[in-house]
Amino acid sequence: MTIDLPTPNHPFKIGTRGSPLALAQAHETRSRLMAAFDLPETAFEICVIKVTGDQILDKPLREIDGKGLFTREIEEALLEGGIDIAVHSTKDMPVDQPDGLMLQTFLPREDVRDAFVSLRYKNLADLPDGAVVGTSSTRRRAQLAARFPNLQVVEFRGNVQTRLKKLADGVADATFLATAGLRRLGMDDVPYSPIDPADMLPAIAQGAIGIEQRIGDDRAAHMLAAIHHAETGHRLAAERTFLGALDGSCETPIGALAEINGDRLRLRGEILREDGSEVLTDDIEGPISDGPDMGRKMAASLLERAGPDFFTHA
Ligand SMILES: NCc1[nH]cc(CCC(=O)O)c1CC(=O)O
Repeated sequence: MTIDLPTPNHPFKIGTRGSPLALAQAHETRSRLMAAFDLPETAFEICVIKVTGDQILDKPLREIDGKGLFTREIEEALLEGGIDIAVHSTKDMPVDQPDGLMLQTFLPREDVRDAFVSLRYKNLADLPDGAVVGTSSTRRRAQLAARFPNLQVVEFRGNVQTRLKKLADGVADATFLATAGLRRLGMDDVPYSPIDPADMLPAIAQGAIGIEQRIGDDRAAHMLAAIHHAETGHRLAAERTFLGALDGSCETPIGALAEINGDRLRLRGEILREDGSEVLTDDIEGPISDGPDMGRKMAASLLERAGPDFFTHA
């Protein structure tokens, strides 16, 4: 079977949201495809697609009917053939894709850690009792309540600039972002320090760019196979199977991190009550190819320890 590579007259269309981080991730994807197939930039078109989630900035996302808020319009364009692939932060993606689509290509993972961002303090441990930290993530909120109960948590949304402005205005003493986002945006002037995963276990798939494609599109499959990063794929397979088996979304207080050392995979996972009153953690190791199995087993064992109603609001 011969595959016709894209040309400037028939460019390969890369779909993305329009946020600065999303655009940086689409550009990284394009660069890797250009290098892998020795193609010019003009053989690609970056297609920015407006999504509902980007238009609602004044409410915590969990208060909006959240399903597909950042992906629906992009997946529709992909299914209709308006774009050839869609580039995402895998962290924001459900474990299962709509009929006709799949998400199985991952680029080399960036720093997985959460970042502590503050104009006054160097890291979490430096914050005085009663200090105010801002976050909109239920995971970060629960982890802070569990491990740093001396802090006060307030709701905080918005992009990096908005959050820094809020810090400068004294709305909070510190906030949290994914280190990967700061690095991909080249935000070297933002005062941040990465947090040890032992203090704040990252979100599933944090720091990993994922690329979605139509099932049966041979050209997209051929092109994406050339840029897939196998190690990242194994790590995400373990983490995302864990998430799927917990039936969790990005709005449930769940953290997990798979790491590979030689031929071994270590999987850490935790589930929390929303108010941080209970944290259940697990830490296991096995052969790399057992990752999904380890994810499933870990989820089952944590759910058994949790009992019913663990995730329901207090
Ligand atoms: N939920 C928003 C989101 N989705 C992906 C990233 C950062 C990049 C990544 O983790 O891949 C962020 C922002 C953040 O958590 O600070």
